[in-house]
Amino acid sequence: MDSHPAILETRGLTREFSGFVAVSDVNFTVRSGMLHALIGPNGAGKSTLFNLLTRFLAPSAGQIFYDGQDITKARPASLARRGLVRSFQISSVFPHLSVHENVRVALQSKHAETFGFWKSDGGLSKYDDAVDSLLADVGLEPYAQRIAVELPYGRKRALELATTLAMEPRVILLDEPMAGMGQEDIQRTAQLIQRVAKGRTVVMVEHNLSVVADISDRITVLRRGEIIAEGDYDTVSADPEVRQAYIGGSHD
Ligand SMILES: Nc1ncnc2c1ncn2[C@@H]1O[C@H](COP(=O)(O)OP(=O)(O)OP(=O)(O)O)[C@@H](O)[C@H]1O
Repeated sequence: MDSHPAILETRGLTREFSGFVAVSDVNFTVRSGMLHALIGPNGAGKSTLFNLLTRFLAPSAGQIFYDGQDITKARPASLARRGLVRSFQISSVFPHLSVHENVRVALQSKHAETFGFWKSDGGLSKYDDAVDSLLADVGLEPYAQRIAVELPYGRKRALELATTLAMEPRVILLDEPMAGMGQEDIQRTAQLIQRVAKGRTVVMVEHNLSVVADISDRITVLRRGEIIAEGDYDTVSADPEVRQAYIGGSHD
C-alpha cells in the first residue's frame, strides 16, 4: 500500500448538532491517488463528514490530518492553498464573465494577482496558454468565449472543475457532482472526473450508485454517522449491512 500513502485521515471524528450525533467517532482514510466515493442512505452523515473534511464545519471531537499534518483547526482558504480543494460550488464561478475569463481569474488568484483583474487584457495574456490547457482538460475549448451564465448545466460544472484545477489541487473534494444532471451530462461528467483524478486524489459524495460503481477505486459506506463498510464496489455491494442500510434504513 506504500505507493498509496494516506493523504487525508480522520481520527475519532465526531459532530453533534444539539445532542444529535450526525458523525460518530469516524476513522476515515483516503489514500493518495485514489478516486474515493462516500456513499450511504439519506441522513447517513455524508454531507456533514464532507463539510468537516473541508473545514466548512468544526468537529465536536476528533482530528483531521492532511498529508500528515493536523488540519483540525485550519481555515478552508489555507487548505485550498495547500492543495486540498473543494469543488462544485456554483458561487466559485463569476456568471457574467466568459469561460476563458473565469479560468484566468482563478489562475490569477492562485498566483495572488487579483488586482490584475482590473488590468487591460494585454498584461494578462501570459495566462492564455494555461487557460487553454485547463479548458482542454475539461473539454471546454469550444465554449471559451461563452458567458458562464449561458452555459448548459453540465458545462458549468466542467467550468467549476477547470477553476478548481487552476488551484493545482492534490486532493479534490466533490459534493454530489452529478446532482441535478440528465443522463448525458452524467456520463460526460463521470468521464471528466475520472480523467482529472489521474495523478490526483478525489473524494466524492455521490448518490448515483452506477456512477460510483463505474469510476471509484474505493468506497466508504456511512450509516447513521458511522462507517459500516469499505472497499471496492463488489465488496461493499455484497455486504449484508450495506444492503440492509439501503433497503431498510434510508429514511429518518
Ligand atoms: N445543521 C444541522 N443541524 C441539525 N441537524 C443536522 C444539521 N446538519 C445535518 N443534520 C442532521 O445530521 C444527519 C446527517 O445529515 P447529513 O446531511 O450529513 O446526511 P447525508 O448523508 O448527507 O444525507 P443526504 O443524503 O440526505 O444528503 C441528519 O439527520 C441531519 O438531519
